[in-house]
Amino acid sequence: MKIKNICCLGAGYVGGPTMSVIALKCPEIRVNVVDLNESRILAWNEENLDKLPVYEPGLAEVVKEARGRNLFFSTDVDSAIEAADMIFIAVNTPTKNYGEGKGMAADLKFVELCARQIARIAKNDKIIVEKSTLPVRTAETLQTILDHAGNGVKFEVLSNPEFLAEGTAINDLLNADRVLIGGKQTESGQKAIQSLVDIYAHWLSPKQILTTNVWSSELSKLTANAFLAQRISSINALSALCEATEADVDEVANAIGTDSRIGSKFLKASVGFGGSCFQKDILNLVYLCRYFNLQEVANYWEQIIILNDYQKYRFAKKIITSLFNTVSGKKIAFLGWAFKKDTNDTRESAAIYVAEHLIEDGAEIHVFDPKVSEGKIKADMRDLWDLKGFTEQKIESKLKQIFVHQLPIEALDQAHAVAVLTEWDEFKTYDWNSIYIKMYKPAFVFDGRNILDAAKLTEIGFQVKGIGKG
Ligand SMILES: NC(=O)C1=CN([C@@H]2O[C@H](COP(=O)(O)OP(=O)(O)OC[C@H]3O[C@@H](n4cnc5c(N)ncnc54)[C@H](O)[C@@H]3O)[C@@H](O)[C@H]2O)C=CC1
Ligand SMILES: O=C(O)[C@H]1O[C@H](OP(=O)(O)OP(=O)(O)OC[C@H]2O[C@@H](n3ccc(=O)[nH]c3=O)[C@H](O)[C@@H]2O)[C@H](O)[C@@H](O)[C@@H]1O
Repeated sequence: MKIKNICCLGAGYVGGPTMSVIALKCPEIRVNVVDLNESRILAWNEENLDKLPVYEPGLAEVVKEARGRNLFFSTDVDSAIEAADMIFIAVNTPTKNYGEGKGMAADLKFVELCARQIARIAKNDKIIVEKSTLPVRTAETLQTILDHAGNGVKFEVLSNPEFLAEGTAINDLLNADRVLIGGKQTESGQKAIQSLVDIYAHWLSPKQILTTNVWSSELSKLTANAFLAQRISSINALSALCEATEADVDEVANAIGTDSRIGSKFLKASVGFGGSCFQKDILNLVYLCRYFNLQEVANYWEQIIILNDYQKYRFAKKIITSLFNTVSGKKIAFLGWAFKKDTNDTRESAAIYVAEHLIEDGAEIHVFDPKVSEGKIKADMRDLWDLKGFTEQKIESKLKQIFVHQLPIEALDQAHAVAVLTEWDEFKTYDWNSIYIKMYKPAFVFDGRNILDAAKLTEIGFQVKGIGKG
């Protein structure tokens, strides 16, 4: 079947960039990206491309070319569903924060709502594509809802998980290592797979397009994230040992990474991984293993999260102990709040948890991030304390310990310590001599990303503590 009209439910970090690239590369296909969130859609339609709701290098250029030509953003979900031959579901699948599976299982209520809406609206056969990250066998649930709640039309469900990383999304989409498409082994299933293969074949080679059965595809997404996060927790675990033994974690990573069986990527020790997916997807995997009574397997994967929490805590604790066992009333400058560089996304950022520990010990946190707004930073802290059940009064009083600055120097002026939480390139270019003069002495730098030149900073007079540096 030749696809002429695509609809994507969910205009977030995945729906927006993936559909923009599909529209760019397939000018003959009309792509409607829809969302219930009106302000998000307004932002996608912003004349000023600096105001798009997602910051991604290269995204504005893609949107500029395709928007209004064959790429459209709207809140009219029903019309977009009705007109589409193929519907991508790219809605959020957060960790459940209530009831059965609370804190572990994926909350599929948004996905289920999409399926019910599609079933209600669809008047002709459609291909439904799971783009969101989902527990293995969700396609079965979707098929059941679609078949039972629908108008007698035929739905073919495919799994097409997304592997892009934020900050490099456009490049990852244009030059994907692979796209993965899972479908039924029936004749209609294979035809549906082929329709989706044809779309990606506009810019990817056949070798880059893998096809599997639905369950392998669904599980491969959780597995890929678990393996990636596992590498980070492994190197972070060793960073603690490096600090105790004067080994240097970057040298160890380099030494093992040159073994082609291990490989060099994803071995950068850090203050801990963040982002909306690693933690939620691993918790989801752990929950699934427990559901299938695979306790040892569940415990194995869960350790990645335990170690990541430990790493964030360890970093905060090092700041407190280095500053003579208290940060009460002290100004700690945070360089970076985003969970990684080149994104404005702060979901599960290590900065949030490090700030929490330090605020608990009485610190004043002064944040500068080139892309994250004051409102977002305060909302992140509010959400965390809200989840912990803090009263409004307590939250308001704790928020008074956090300050957000427009200029880095404002955050750094008269600080007792600097903590690097995000690896933004610009931090490396700062005039650290002038910063040193403006700070309290001894002036501490806690480099949670090992991006600064520690030897140079030490020469200036800073007390420098990196991750995994003895
Ligand atoms: N953020 C990332 O880099 C990646 C995310 N993923 C997965 O993709 C999925 C989406 O993630 P994000 O884009 O980051 O989430 P997001 O939260 O940025 O976007 C999801 C959007 O879906 C909208 N939505 C919810 N229910 C809807 C409905 N019934 N109809 C229309 N719109 C609806 C929400 O308003 C929201 O704007 C998740 O399952 C995530 O695990 C996969 C790979 C990368
Ligand atoms: O499912 C998802 O959402 C996506 O999750 C990750 O992408 P993302 O979270 O955007 O970014 P990563 O580059 O993976 O970084 C995640 C976190 O790990 C940290 N990290 C990464 C690499 C490393 O070596 N060390 C390290 O601490 C980053 O700073 C960041 O906090 C995966 O890399 C994507 O393939 C996947 O599609």
